[in-house]
Amino acid sequence: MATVKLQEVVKVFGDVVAVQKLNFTIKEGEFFTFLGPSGCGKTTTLRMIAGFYYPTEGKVLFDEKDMTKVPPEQRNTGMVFQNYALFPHMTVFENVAFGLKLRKLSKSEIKIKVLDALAKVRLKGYEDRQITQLSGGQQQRVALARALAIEPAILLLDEPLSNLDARLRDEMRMEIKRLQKEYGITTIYVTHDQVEALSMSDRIAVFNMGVCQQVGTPYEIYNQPANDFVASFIGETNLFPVILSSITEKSIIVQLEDRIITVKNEPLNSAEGIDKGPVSLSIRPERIKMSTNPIGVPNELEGKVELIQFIGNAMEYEIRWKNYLIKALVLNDGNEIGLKEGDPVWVTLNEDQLRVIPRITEVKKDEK
Ligand SMILES: Nc1ncnc2c1ncn2[C@@H]1O[C@H](COP(=O)(O)OP(=O)(O)OP(=O)(O)O)[C@@H](O)[C@H]1O
Repeated sequence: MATVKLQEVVKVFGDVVAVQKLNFTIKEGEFFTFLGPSGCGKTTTLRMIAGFYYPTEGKVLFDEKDMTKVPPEQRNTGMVFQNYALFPHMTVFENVAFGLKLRKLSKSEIKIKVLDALAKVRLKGYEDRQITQLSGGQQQRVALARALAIEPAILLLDEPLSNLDARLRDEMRMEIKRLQKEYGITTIYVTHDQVEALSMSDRIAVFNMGVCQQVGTPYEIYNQPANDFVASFIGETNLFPVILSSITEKSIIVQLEDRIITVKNEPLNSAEGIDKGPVSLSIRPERIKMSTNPIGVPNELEGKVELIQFIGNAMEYEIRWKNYLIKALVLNDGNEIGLKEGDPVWVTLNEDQLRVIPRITEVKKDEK
């Protein structure tokens, strides 16, 4: 087990800045995820930790030891690739034994470690199979066993589930989590799938265009997103570009179109730096309150139901208010609100459910 620290890490390829000034520490035994859209620098960062790339600037430290320019085979990391990178002409046993042979272990030691790793990923009895005789999920398990067999201090996983179908993905998600707990191994996981990131991670680093936007627990990232990119990339949210009017001890006052909206000012509800640039209001669909009649509370908007979708455990509503389509999610508890498409509806943006956050992305066309 080890800690991994990135200090002011920059990676440039020609004139592409793949990552900029990364600074974070991954704790011992932690399940840490790099999450972000395609091309944001997740894989580049993982590869710098594995040693396949060296940073252009900055340092990579394992347990405070400088590993910045140490070659991959001297790092004690195990890596699982998106395409598994198994050797197709070798058996399962030979694949898992590969790293152990390189480390010049004796035959009997290799056998013990390979069989142990295969048992851990529930592939006991598959030793003599050819890789081509395995399903996608089984191949993924072999890749995991191969990475784990060398008993690495750090396990690196690059989108390991993206080639599997939805059911297998769920199953392997649990499997990886189980193994990680069992080994207590520091694990870094790369994905663009927010559900994977939220459900598996102790902490998540959210990347966008080579910049780490936020590091936090899944709960923090979802409930206290640092800016509009994070809010919209993780889960669904309603974003309204607004003008900041004032900040008092108790409230943040913003202007949304011709309305003045009050947001409760509390540490968990307001992000830093909102007085420096453009801001947006963010509210999650499940936090929106709706009523068939005006209630006369603050932050109430009169809209019209444009679309209703039943998704089993909940109803999804799209409500038109000026140029905005507000999304609301109401859990199916057996009590119907009694709204139909085309009905007028009163939407409350409850002041303690709203967040004012820096706006770093461009405003979409159907918003203002
Ligand atoms: N070897 C390379 N040479 C030149 N540019 C590269 C190289 N590797 C990555 N890049 C560029 O660096 C940026 C970050 O790429 P990276 O692969 O790290 O993103 P990613 O977030 O892992 O994306 P994906 O999920 O699609 O793998 C991209 O603009 C990419 O085109």
